[in-house]
Amino acid sequence: MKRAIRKSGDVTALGAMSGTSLDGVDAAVVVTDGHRIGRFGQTLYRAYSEAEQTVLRAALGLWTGPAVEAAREVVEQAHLELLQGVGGVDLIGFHGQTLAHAPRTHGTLQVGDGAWLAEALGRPVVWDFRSADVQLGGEGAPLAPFFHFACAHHIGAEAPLAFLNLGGVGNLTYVDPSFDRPETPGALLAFDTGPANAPINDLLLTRQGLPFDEGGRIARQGSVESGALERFLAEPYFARIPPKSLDRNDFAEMIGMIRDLSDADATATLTAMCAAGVAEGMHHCPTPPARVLVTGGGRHNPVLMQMLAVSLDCPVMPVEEVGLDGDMLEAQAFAYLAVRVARGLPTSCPGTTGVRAAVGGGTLSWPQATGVAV
Ligand SMILES: Nc1ncnc2c1ncn2[C@@H]1O[C@H](COP(=O)(O)OP(=O)(O)OP(=O)(O)O)[C@@H](O)[C@H]1O
Ligand SMILES: CC(=O)N[C@H]1[C@@H]2OC[C@@H](O2)[C@@H](O)[C@@H]1O[C@H](C)C(=O)O
Repeated sequence: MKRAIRKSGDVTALGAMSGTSLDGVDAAVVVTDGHRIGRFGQTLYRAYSEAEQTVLRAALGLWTGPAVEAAREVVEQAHLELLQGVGGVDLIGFHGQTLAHAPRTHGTLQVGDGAWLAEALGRPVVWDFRSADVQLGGEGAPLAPFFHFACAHHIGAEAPLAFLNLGGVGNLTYVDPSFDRPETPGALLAFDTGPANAPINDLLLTRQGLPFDEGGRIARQGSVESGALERFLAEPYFARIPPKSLDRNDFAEMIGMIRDLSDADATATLTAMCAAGVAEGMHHCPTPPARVLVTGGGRHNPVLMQMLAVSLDCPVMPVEEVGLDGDMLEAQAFAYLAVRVARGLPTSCPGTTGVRAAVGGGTLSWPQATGVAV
């Protein structure tokens, strides 16, 4: 039984991502040699039930204990359910669910167990993508930037551009496509911009039992409370030189400032905070990017997109405008990164996570029982 990933040529990988907005698991296939994107394949989605989301929320910010174990089980079962019927895949990239992220002190925690998933699916699984980077002094996040670099080449970009992911947390990648390798100094600069959808979701869940502000309907009816916005922007995080990353609930106390506002004003203010965090982040780019390509659920919010268009000095558009899939970009990123890990290529570098030197994060686990040759 052969237990090795082919050293050259294309690999068909499936990436699975359970993001900080806690809505569900995205999965997507990418055919790649670990450098360029060959083609994109099928995509899948499995929503978490309300009960499952409650279990996940209860474990946020925790590192061990029964709540973490319960969350791990939810994540593993959801992935198994989603992926067990999928065929024709050589390798799986399993991000898991981030429960806690404090790279400078405790580390970073993503549950499920990839060795278990490899066994359950009978396929090799790359997982635990962030630990090696943290151990080498990095932030462990964001990790999508190496994939953004490949996307920039895939779409034929010539001028520097930025990818902006608006999930639960926001993250931005500045890419200079004139470089051939993502780890070359100057090719990439990446960082988390601030809270994105998570505070909006949390507010509306508590106040109205809604999962999110669909179409920006509630924000549109409110006004931004400028005092709260100013105090938010005075947070030292925004002036800090990147790379830098955030935990999902890092700004929870700050965001408490909107506690006394109406639902509409609070939602408008949180939406403006997300856009303002991005605008602050743009000042850190080495040169002004020619365009900002937006991915993640936030691009479906026209109020947020309008705020970005007003506050950034360059065109802002969803990644669909260049033929990419903004609902699946992160899942695709972990398919791509899985192949890089399997081939011993780096997945982060000083410009993306602040790690001391370029590093290939991730553990490759093979199923003991079946073993699949690829
Ligand atoms: N139609 C819509 N209108 C407004 N907001 C939306 C819409 N669709 C999605 N969103 C927002 O986007 C969120 C989902 O975004 P996404 O799937 O990119 O997050 P994630 O991958 O979980 O997060 P992260 O990138 O932080 O890991 C939803 O929870 C919601 O807040
Ligand atoms: C620790 C962690 O899971 N961080 C996530 C989170 O969600 C968005 C932002 O914060 C980003 O840093 C990262 O996710 C994406 C997939 C990344 O690593 O690129």
